[in-house]
Amino acid sequence: MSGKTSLLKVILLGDGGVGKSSLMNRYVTNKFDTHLFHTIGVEFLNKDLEVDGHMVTLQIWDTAGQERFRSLRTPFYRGSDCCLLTFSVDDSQSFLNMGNWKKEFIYYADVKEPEKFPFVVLGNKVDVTERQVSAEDARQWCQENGNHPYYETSAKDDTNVAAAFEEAVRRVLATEERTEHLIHTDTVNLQRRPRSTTSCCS
Ligand SMILES: Nc1nc2c(ncn2[C@@H]2O[C@H](COP(=O)(O)OP(=O)(O)OP(=O)(O)O)[C@@H](O)[C@H]2O)c(=O)[nH]1
Repeated sequence: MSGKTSLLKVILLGDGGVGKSSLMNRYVTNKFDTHLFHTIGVEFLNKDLEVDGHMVTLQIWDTAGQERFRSLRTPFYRGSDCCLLTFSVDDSQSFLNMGNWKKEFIYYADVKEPEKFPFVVLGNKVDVTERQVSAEDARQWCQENGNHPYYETSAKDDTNVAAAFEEAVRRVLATEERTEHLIHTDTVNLQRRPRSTTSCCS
């Protein structure tokens, strides 16, 4: 273990209602709420974890998926280290919109080399009985659109949620060019970004 902590920003994008807030809440607080309100703007939570011997403070940004909140969420894309593209397996339209979410992120985050940027794809709500999107179709999309890792998750049942976030961390750490940008200090330098485990802008 290096003894140093890196602050990583990951952002959840995807259509309204696919379960972005639920995934963040399940991962950070281990709670699930069946009556969540739509997110307005963005919210974030921090979680400390260790991945392959690296100490990481993961700053998870949850965005509003509804189109009417576009101008409230896009200013927060910049500075993201990884983007979690999320759809719901019981909503084929949310799957079809994935390409648009990726484009929106690349544009507003001003990603210079999209082919090198770490994306992870989450097919959420795998606990449902009536799927509209198969795992096979999702994997194929991931393969054809940048070879992104794919995780089938359920925020409700806590299936693969931690695995997906840990994969995001691994992808960031594995990106060679990230190394020089990581904040390596003995304590986390939170001055660059908001400090507390709290929500904002909603
Ligand atoms: N069955 C099931 N329902 C889920 C799951 N995750 C979220 N939900 C439900 O789906 C609804 C929407 O969840 P949210 O987490 O608010 O979705 P969101 O993507 O954050 O939505 P926006 O804030 O509008 O962008 C809520 O009623 C959740 O309880 C899941 O894994 N399985």
